[in-house]
Order: sequence, then C-alpha cells, then structure tokens
Amino acid sequence: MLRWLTAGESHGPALVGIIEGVPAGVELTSALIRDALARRRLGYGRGARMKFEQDVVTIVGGVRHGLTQGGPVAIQIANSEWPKWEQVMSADPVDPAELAEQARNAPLTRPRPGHADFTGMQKYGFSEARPVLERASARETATRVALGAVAAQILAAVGVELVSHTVQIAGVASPQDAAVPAFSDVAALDADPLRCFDAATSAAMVAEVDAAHKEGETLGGVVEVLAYGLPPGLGSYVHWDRRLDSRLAGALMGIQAIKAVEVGDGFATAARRGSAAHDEIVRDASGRIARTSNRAGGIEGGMSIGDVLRVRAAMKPIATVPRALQTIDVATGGAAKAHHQRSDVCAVPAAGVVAEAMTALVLADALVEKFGGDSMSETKRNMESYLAAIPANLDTLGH
Ligand SMILES: Cc1cc2nc3c(=O)[nH]c(=O)nc-3n(C[C@H](O)[C@H](O)[C@H](O)COP(=O)(O)O)c2cc1C
Ligand SMILES: C=C(O[C@@H]1CC(C(=O)O)=C[C@@H](OP(=O)(O)O)[C@H]1O)C(=O)O
Repeated sequence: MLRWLTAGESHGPALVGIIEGVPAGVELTSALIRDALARRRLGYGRGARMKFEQDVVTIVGGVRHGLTQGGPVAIQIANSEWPKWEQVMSADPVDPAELAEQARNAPLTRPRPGHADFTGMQKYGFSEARPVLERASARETATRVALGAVAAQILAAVGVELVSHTVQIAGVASPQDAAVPAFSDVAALDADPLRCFDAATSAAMVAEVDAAHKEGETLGGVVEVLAYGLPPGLGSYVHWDRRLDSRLAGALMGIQAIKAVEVGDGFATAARRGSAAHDEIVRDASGRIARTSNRAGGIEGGMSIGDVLRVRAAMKPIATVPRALQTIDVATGGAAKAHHQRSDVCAVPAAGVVAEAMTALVLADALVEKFGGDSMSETKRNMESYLAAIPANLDTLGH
C-alpha cells in the first residue's frame, strides 16, 4: 500500500510531501521531480505568479544515489517568493506593529464565490479569508505532482506510461474523432500552448483564452489522462473501495476545481443501447484475444482490463473572476465585490498535469497492492509471474 500526505501553504516557506510504501530500487532524482514540476507551470492563460515564482526542490529522505531505499520519500518544494511573505505567513508570532506595515496582510473580508473562502471562514472560525485560501489554493498541487513523479517512476519500471492532454476549454472541444496521443507525443503536447493534441482546436482555444482575458472572465475545461501498458486485474469488483474506477474518481475529484469525472465514454455510454455500449471480446487476425473497441476506458468490474486506461476530469472556471462577482463584506455585512488581486484566466493545462499525477498515484498504489514486493525487482518479478500464469485462452496480452 502507498500512503501519502502533503503540507504547506500557498505563500509559506515551502510545501512538503511524503510518500510511504515505495519499494526500494525505484530510480528517482531531484532533476526528475523538477522536470515534472516545470510541466505543471505550463499552459496559456496562467497568471503572472507562474512566471516569477520558482519551485525549489529538495529530496529530504528516502533516496540515495538516485534510488529509493524503501523508506518514506520526503520532498520539499521551497517557494522562491517566501522573503516577501516572511512576516505575513510566519509560523511564529510577529510583532503587531511590524505586521501592520505589511500591505499584504490587509484582511481579505470579501470572500470569492466559487472558492473555499466563505465556508472556510465559517467552519474554522476565521474573520478573514487569508488562512483559508492559503491552504485551499491549488499551489498545493505542486506537491501532488512531485509525489506523482515518484508514482510514475514505479509504473515506468514495469512499462506503464501516462499521458495527459486538454480536450476542451470552455465551449471549444477537440473533435470526437481526434487522434489520441501516445507516450511519444508528450514532448509535443508540452510544447503546445494549451497541451492540446489537435492543432486547429488548440488555436481556437488560444483565441478563447484571449477573449476571456480581454473581458475580465475566467475559463474551465476538460482534461483526459491515458495510461498505456497496464496489466489486467488492478483494483477489484469485490468491494466498492477496492474498485479502480472509484479510486480514480475520488483522486481526480479531489483536485481543486474539478467538478466531474468520466471513465471511458462515461456519459455518452448512458445514451447508447447495450449492443453499442460495450467492448466485444474477439480473436484478432493473429489469433490474439482482443477487444473491438475501448468504450469502457480500460476498466470493467472495477479492474484494469489490460487495455488503454482513459479518464477525464472537468474543471470549473477559476473562481477569482477579474470582473468581480457579488459577495458580502464580512467586516461590514454590506454588499461588495469579491476580492481580486490577480489570477489565472485558465489553468486547465496545469490541471491535466495534476490529473496525470493523481492517476499515477492511484495506479502505483493498486500495482504495489496487487504485486507487493519490498524492492522494485521483486515487484516486477511478481507481476511477470502473475502474467505468465494466465492461461492461453484468458491471455489478452499475448504472453
Ligand atoms: C492548477 C490550478 C490552478 C488554479 N488557479 C486558480 C487561481 O489562480 N485563482 C483561483 O481563484 N482559483 C484557482 N484554482 C481553482 C481553485 O483552487 C478552486 O476554485 C478552489 O479550490 C475551489 O474549488 P472547489 O470548489 O472545487 O474546491 C486553480 C486550480 C487548479 C487545479
Ligand atoms: C500558485 C499556484 O497557483 C495559484 C492557485 C490559486 C488558487 O486559488 O488555487 C491562486 C493563484 O495564486 P494567488 O492567490 O497568489 O494569485 C495561483 O497562482 C500554483 O499553481 O503554483
């Protein structure tokens, strides 16, 4: 079993992530985590903060000479902007006179609809939104991407590769029959302004972001994550919380601003007749057992079927809308406009990278759960022996 936790605030000194249960012998370096974090900063429509802030990575434990050691892997992501926030976000008490001089410390009393501000203040007993937004902020997703990079290395060691891409920004969507990216397309995807695989759609998405920016609006969209090379049998039908689909849905829904998750053709499948809804089992021309389609997104009965895994997540528009929304000033009780300093117009491409990381964490957890092993070579051996034991008439991978 893998377990993991994140800590830290948006403008704190650092974010910290710990992942436990990682087998020994997984290849991991700071450079690899830095590269993963750089991908999260990509995307047309992100705010100024992405340009001036740096993620400073330190692996604090669990790794020696580029290999995991079997103990918890601890990663710190220091925030290069910390000196500006040292008083406002100090863990220790600060002289009130010194604090009063900090413009950044002005109380945020006009909570933003769509963010955690208002209910967070009610729930935790705060009189302004600063303490809420510091932890509710998607800055925290940097840690998830760092931990997801560890999970992706576990998966890579057994030949499982992940791809994420943007399939919709507001009303602009990739065509139904658009090509599906493979792992070899990741560099091209990362080079696209929206991380969209269809060039014409990407250009239309850029125009949509520009229009929204000009009009003081924000946008949401849809991302897709694909996993190639999964063995059949990760997850299980025996109990709801062992199902791979329920675990993926929870993990993706747990990303800030994600409002819907779809496995395979999901909602479209609900409108189909049974004969056109499933993936028939046949023997292909070479005699190998195969599926005629992949409508299920690679999961049946809560288990990976050994086909490409395909999940989507829908993100709502950014809550900090420049043409500010109506709210109440909790200091006066009167009507006001919600606070706004700066924000992303659209963070869907970054959300795709985060969704990929969350998918990696769920899949690596399910893999370690099924095959066990204290070292990666043991995990791999166990997986190979399981696959080799599948009888010929049940074998979809052609062993
Ligand atoms: C990568 C990423 C970047 C985000 N950037 C912003 C932002 O700049 N401003 C903002 O108000 N919300 C931003 N959000 C969304 C908020 O974090 C989210 O709206 C808030 O947590 C409330 O959403 P919820 O109701 O789903 O929890 C971002 C989300 C993600 C995943
Ligand atoms: C810092 C990141 O994203 C932030 C997520 C975020 C939010 O409300 O979720 C709000 C913005 O921060 P600020 O409140 O400083 O304008 C984003 O920049 C990041 O992704 O690293």
